[in-house]
Amino acid sequence: MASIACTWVGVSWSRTKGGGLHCFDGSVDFETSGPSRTALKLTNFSARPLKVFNTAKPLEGRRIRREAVSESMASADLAAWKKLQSHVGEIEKTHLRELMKDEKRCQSMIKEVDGIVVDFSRQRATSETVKELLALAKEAKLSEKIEAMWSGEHINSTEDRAVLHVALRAPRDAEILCDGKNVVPEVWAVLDKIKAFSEKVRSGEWVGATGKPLTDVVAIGIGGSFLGPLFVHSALDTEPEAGKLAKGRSLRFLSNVDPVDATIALKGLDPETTLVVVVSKTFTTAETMLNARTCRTWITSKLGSEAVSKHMIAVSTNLKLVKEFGIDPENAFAFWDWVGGRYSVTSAVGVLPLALQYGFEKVEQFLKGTHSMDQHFRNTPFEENLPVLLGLLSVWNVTFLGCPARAILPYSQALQKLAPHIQQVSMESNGKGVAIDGTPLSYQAGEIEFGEPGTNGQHSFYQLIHQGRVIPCDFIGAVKSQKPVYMQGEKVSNHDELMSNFFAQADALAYGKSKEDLQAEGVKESLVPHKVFTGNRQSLSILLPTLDAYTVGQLLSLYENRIAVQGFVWGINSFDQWGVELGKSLATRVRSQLNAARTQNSPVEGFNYSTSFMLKHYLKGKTPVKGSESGHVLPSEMLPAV
Ligand SMILES: O=P(O)(O)OC[C@H]1O[C@H](O)[C@H](O)[C@@H](O)[C@@H]1O
Repeated sequence: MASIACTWVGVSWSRTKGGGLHCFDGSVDFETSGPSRTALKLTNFSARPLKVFNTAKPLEGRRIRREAVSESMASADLAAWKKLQSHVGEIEKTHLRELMKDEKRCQSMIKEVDGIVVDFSRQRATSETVKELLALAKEAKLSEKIEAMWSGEHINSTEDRAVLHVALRAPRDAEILCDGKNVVPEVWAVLDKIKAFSEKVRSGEWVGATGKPLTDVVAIGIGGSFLGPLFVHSALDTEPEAGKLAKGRSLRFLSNVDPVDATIALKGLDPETTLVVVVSKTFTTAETMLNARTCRTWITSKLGSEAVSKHMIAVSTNLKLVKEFGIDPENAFAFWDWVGGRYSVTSAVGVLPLALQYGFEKVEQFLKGTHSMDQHFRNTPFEENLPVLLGLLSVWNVTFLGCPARAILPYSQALQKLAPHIQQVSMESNGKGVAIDGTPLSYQAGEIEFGEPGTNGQHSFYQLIHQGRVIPCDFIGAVKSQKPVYMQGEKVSNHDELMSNFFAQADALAYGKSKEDLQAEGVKESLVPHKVFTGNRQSLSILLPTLDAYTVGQLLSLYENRIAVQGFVWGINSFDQWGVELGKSLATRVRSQLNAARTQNSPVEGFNYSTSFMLKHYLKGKTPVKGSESGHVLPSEMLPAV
């Protein structure tokens, strides 16, 4: 008998006379030992989908945790895990040069899904490895966990929340249940509102306080309320069709609480033609709220407080705080607690600023791309399932082959913000030290994500990747450039030049260069060790047909779902982020100290020696606290021209 915490699965049930619960479709049959709504004890529970009909008193959408999911064994105890551990020895005996000779193997490791080609033949894996990884997926109950996510169960157990960002991009007629309610209609109600609002702004129907159209948008937000939208904006900014749609408009982001960032974001803008979007899931994030107040001051100092309703709008799950801030609730765009911050770019968080810049239809293509990959993820057998295969291979690299990092290397300048975005998605999701039941992990989960577009990275950190540490690389390229350039007399087009590196780097890492090769080339003996490339360094290549809104969506979903797969197999909760809290609460103490020291000359106290020393040193430097006549201190660049 297992103790069951709470997950809404959207079923009806009835209490049997004996005080337990009974379901009636014949496929599942369970009873509870108590009538409590929040702590039920279930027996004889099957993992099959629940379809429970109530004959007595309907209790729509009450909470039940799927025992089959919550009771999964610690991953390291699984037989497949142990088999993979012993399989490492086999792989270590084999150089990638050898593996790459087996064309049948390579062929089986190249997959095409909806126009995207993924080649993982340069992973340090044989078909046996893949088979064992798939066995691990089965034993780790990966498909049950994926299904639990899609069925709106509260798989984010430490926050008692469902994880349903996939519902944000589902078509209008889809049905995705959360706590017994289909959430798709509310998703589309917000999307429709965004469409209508963005069209009004773009057409000039919605004007600012002085009657001018709002051509510039500043989106304030941080973390998940910033990185995803910035990534998609950077990817579309140079796309020809999106470029035309954005003509005459600008979209900027303000994230850092450093006033320098606000200065940069507002530089050259006029409040009369600027719309500020405050994006915050909680509407309490200190950085975002201070930046929002700064921008409000920037607007009201020129246009008066009445202007806020025309020039400031919000995206949040906390509509009460939005109203208290002074933003008209009519101009607030909601999302829900079942959308994690780092998974929120397909909610109003990303859709609103992007629709203002590119028009709603363009953003809809992006949503369609994510949905296409989501569907592939949910419905495709694991042997052919890209997020599953890539997720499993990452687990293999991190946990079994001991590679702590992954490099994300897009051979596309338009994907310059992919790595920073995935860095948050992955490191905040999987950077955990305990399993979902709270027990410490006996293995490493999570990975260090970093990256830069090629070819820039080649002239920076690739040295370490080629001859230093082993870092599995994701190479990402596109068949067609957003900006084709070919100049007469040049050997290849500029895009071909770029992509020559994309193809070459993967083989350079896999094959390396041996001592014998160097000797045959006549390299001076003393230099040979320095010039040897060991090779045997794994990578995978993702080739997109082109880089547009749809493929950017596919790529995003590929990474999001791959990262979820990793977390599911590691047996962790990929959807909470308690690790960011401690620093925040300590900053609150420091903030109070700084305020007391600046305003009442209070001495620094209550900190350790080192922090006290540094604080005192910092406080010696004078920062203005007295405002101007208006009571505000804004650097001159941030003062709007009057
Ligand atoms: O959207 P907000 O509530 O302002 O949160 C912004 C960000 O801050 C937090 O510290 C979390 O670590 C992020 O996951 C989140 O995206």
